[in-house]
Amino acid sequence: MQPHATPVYSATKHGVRAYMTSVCQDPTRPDQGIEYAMIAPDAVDTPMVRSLDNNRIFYWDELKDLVLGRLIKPQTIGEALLQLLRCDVINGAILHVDNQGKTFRHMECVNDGVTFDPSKVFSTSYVFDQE
Ligand SMILES: NC(=O)c1ccc[n+]([C@@H]2O[C@H](COP(=O)([O-])OP(=O)(O)OC[C@H]3O[C@@H](n4cnc5c(N)ncnc54)[C@H](O)[C@@H]3O)[C@@H](O)[C@H]2O)c1
Ligand SMILES: CC/C=C\C[C@H](O)/C=C/C=C\C=C\C=C\[C@@H](O)[C@@H](O)C/C=C\CCC(=O)O
Repeated sequence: MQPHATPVYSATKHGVRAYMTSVCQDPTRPDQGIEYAMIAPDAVDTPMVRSLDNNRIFYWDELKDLVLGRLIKPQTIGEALLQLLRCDVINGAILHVDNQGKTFRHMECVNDGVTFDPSKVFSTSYVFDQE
């Protein structure tokens, strides 16, 4: 098994994802006019990330150059959120905000496809340029 830097933290994030994918399939949801979605960013330049050290995550000495070298600006997350909210249908969507080399994003659909139209979401694809 590969070593993992953040096993408990990652487990909590998967819990958030599981919660969203569960509530987004509530059969009474369409009548309530509510949609559920989430943003899953790569490392963002925030106080939490800036305060990481070997006591907070495993293998920080090995990871820090990689992580700190590709931090996403917080305002990019704001832009991503606005893009998400502009989509016609977002229920069940997970918006990835990535910054490996070039910042980009994609969405994945996690629900049963009944209320989610990926063609509409992908038509809003947007390339972020942080430079
Ligand atoms: N920074 C990243 O790289 C990153 C990536 C993916 C997901 N996230 C997630 O995004 C969230 C925010 O992360 P961050 O990096 O901005 O963290 P952060 O620690 O830099 O900021 C968190 C903020 O939340 C506030 N806060 C804490 N408890 C609160 C409460 N009970 N009520 C109101 N405000 C409260 C803190 O005062 C702080 O300002 C976290 O759930 C984190 O796991 C962060
Ligand atoms: C490898 C790091 C890369 C990217 C950042 C990413 O989101 C992962 C962070 C991983 C671990 C963070 C650990 C933080 C630990 C703490 O000391 C603590 O201050 C965090 C406490 C609560 C977090 C609650 C929350 O996520 O909402």
